[in-house]
Amino acid sequence: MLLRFGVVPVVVFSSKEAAKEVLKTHDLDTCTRPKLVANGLFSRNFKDIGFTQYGEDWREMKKLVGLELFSPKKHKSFRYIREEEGDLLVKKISNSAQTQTLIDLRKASFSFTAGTIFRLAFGQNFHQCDFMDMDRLEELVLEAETNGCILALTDFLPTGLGWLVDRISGRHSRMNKAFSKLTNLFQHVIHEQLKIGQLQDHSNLVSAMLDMIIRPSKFSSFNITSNHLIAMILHPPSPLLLPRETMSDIEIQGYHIPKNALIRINTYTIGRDLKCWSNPERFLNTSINYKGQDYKLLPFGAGRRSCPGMNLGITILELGLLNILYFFDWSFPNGMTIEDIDMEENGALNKTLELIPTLPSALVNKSIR
Ligand code: HEM
Repeated sequence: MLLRFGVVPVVVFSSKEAAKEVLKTHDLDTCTRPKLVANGLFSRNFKDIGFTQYGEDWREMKKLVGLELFSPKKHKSFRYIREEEGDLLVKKISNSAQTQTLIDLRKASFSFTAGTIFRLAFGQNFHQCDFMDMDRLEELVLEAETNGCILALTDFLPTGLGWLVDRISGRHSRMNKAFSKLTNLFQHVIHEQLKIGQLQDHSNLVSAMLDMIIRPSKFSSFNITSNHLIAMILHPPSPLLLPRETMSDIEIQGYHIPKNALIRINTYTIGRDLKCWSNPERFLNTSINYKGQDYKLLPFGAGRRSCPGMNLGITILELGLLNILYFFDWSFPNGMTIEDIDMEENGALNKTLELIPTLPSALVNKSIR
């Protein structure tokens, strides 16, 4: 589908064949990111690996995260962090189970995921931070996520008109505020790292990066099955992959796509296409590759700009699900039925699911951990 947003051609691909042509055949022609206003604000002028343009800087960052965050060795060495955060999640739910009170599963999962990633990336235990609590962090992330999805008119009306409307409507200032709150948090974290002098052990990404900046020459009975994972990653918070931009004129599915066009891959629609799936909502007992080799299911994207955090993401998901499903039975609060659950997806991480946990009788008399 070709759309025209102001002066920018935007092409949305919603078939497996087109996705394969973009992400495989023309990966190199389409693997840069457009310079959108929201992404620039969020990434301090496109310094982030996810939003930077394709080129030497991106390659260096990809090498760095591959080495310091996502290598099999690091993955193994971070195991204790994942386990400690998992223990914390189980303890929190156990407390609710004992008193038979509601637990907000969205908040519990956010706390587990954010706590794990915060420690991996920043080397600090978020639960012990005195400058912010988990509810506030969640608010900041949601605010940044919401503003990150906003298309600014400046992106599509470069004559100055878009710039003016973005300022008069308050859109620019809202985006700025949301991202500067996150920036303050990151600055605080960096400051803490410098204060405690935790630079040389490379036990987290920030210390490794700071070390590079300071000494640049040195850097040269229950079984979670793939069905559970697929069910989770089938419902990504965003129905589209991150935007790409064509770096040359290309042809996809017989259509001419000009250089500098904005490309969106609609993985949500492809993942439910009845031409590819007989029953897209149920993947039981199907063995599909969700790691970017099968273009009908692309939760992590594919090609050069695919998700480098895929293995970590899968491990966190697996551990979170395992802790929630193995240790507890779940029931609705009084008067609530399955029909009362709002299953509509709205492209954000802001849906609440409150349930009552119970320890299965086999576990009641055992101390869990
Ligand atoms: C289940 C969890 C996750 C899912 C479903 C997911 C999904 C995605 C998707 C769809 C993309 C865009 C791919 C594209 O545009 O082709 C992406 C990019 C990215 N993801 Fe993930 N992700 C997950 C976990 C993580 C984690 C844990 C990290 C890091 C801690 C991470 C870091 C990144 C980065 C840095 C990029 C940008 C890559 C680039 O532009 O070169 N992701 N992810």
